Amino acid sequence: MPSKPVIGYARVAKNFGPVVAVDGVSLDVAEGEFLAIVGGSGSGKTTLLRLTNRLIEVDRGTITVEGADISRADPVELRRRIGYVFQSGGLFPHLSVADNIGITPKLLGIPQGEIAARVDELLDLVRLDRTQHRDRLPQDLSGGQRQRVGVARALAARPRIVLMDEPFGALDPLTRDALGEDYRALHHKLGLTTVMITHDMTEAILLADRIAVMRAGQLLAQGTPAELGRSDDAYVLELLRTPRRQVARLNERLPQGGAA
Ligand SMILES: Nc1ncnc2c1ncn2[C@@H]1O[C@H](COP(=O)(O)OP(=O)(O)OP(=O)(O)O)[C@@H](O)[C@H]1O
Repeated sequence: MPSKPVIGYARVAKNFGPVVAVDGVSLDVAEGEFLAIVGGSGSGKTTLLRLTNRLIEVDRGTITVEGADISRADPVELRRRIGYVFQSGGLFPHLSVADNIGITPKLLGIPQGEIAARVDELLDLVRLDRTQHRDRLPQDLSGGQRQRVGVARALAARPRIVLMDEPFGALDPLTRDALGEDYRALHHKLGLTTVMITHDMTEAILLADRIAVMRAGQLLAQGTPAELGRSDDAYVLELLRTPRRQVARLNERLPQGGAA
């Protein structure tokens, strides 16, 4: 890897009692990279993400963020540098969209007027109409709109790193596709480094520059989609089989170059 990694995992391990959640993971995430972590339920993906911003602490190994060992960082300051998008939005139900997005700037002591302007800028960024949405409660939004607010909130403190835990998983396919594409455009526009968890290899291939595959706490493979295709690991190949099958079936059934 040419430049210093923005996030570096070195032999990272985490147990919960007898459960081995993360088992000796070493992985570098380069500046500006969009990395997807793919793996089945319980493979340790969320644990790895939560270790990164010290929502939980490593048992063994080291994690560096922007070159510094996070065990020596102030967790609150660390979390300001890392935006986090939760699986189901993770919005505060009793707060309006504007207050949800503005919560971190408020905690940072930014004046009210500046926060209001920042909220509007973030609503534009995630393509939600300001006047329509800023005063609504999360319960009055669609799932896709809630996730857009979740992304806006994660970006509120202008982080350079964003971690996303299965952000588009619960959405219908069209919304999911639109949000994924929109987020990828944002990732480029803002020069972010993104780590996204997903169960879905197709989504990972479509959105990410590189993919890391986890199973039973271990990192089985990492690389570009093309590199993964050359893996000799049976599980990795199995994960790639579904998107391959879908492509073949789509090509067979959809008229080439037609309006469909
Ligand atoms: N706080 C906890 N206490 C006890 N066990 C935990 C805790 N958090 C995670 N685990 C266990 O660690 C293992 C890895 O969990 P993790 O949530 O990281 O998996 P995951 O790959 O994100 O799964 P999913 O895709 O279902 O979210 C699982 O066996 C899980 O039950």
